[in-house]
Amino acid sequence: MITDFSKNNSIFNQFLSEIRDAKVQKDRLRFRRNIERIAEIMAYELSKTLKYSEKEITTPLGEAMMNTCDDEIVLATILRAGIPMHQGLLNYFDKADSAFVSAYRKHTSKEEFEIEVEYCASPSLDGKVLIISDPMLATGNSLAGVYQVLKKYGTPKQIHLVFGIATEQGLNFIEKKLPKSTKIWVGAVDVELTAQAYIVPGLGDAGDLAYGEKV
Ligand SMILES: O=P(O)(O)OC[C@H]1O[C@H](OP(=O)(O)OP(=O)(O)O)[C@H](O)[C@@H]1O
Ligand SMILES: O=c1cc[nH]c(=O)[nH]1
Ligand SMILES: [Mg+2]
Repeated sequence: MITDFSKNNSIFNQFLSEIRDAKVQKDRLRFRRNIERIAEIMAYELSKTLKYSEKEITTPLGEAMMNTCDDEIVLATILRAGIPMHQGLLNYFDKADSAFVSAYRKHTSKEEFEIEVEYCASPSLDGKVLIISDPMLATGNSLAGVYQVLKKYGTPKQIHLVFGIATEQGLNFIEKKLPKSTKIWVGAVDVELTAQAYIVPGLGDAGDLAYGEKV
């Protein structure tokens, strides 16, 4: 199941436009905060798919019956660019555990690279709802590499993937690598990749825009 937020008119598209906009995205604070806002809206929509049960809540004046979430959530993200997206999800799923995985493109030439996963800190994933976020899904290689590592930490009850911008190619690739029940939430789906595997029109390099160019 893929939910594409760009298909509906809402304030979400304003935030997505701003991270794409070559002028607005230069404001690093706004860029990171817009990614957070995108993730917050996605968290809210995703929360409608979780398990809820009725609980008695004691107010200063009486008892209120409220449906609250029973799922245990793990928010996993891919360093570096995933950090603002992770924070946006954590702003809503504030009781969630977190998993951090590093993945970067190790270039063997200008156009060829391999994905290096060097670091992973994760809680057990057994029986949990695992939400993996990344602002960009280009080829899908980083996400696939990260999932291979996370699999060692247990079997989640349900997996959600949350992306700001994805490509058709990346989505087709990861759908073959993850369980069929995986739910995908995406801000927009772009059609092209450059020879260096950058998304067109995309937004550029999300990690560099959020944290500065790396050498
Ligand atoms: O689908 P792929 O082709 O694997 O590309 C997507 C990856 O590229 C970006 O990270 P990047 O490698 O630029 O690292 P960074 O976060 O340190 O900038 C992005 O955040 C994804 O993790
Ligand atoms: O377009 C892209 C592709 C990968 N990573 C990015 O940050 N941007
Ligand atoms: Mg980058």
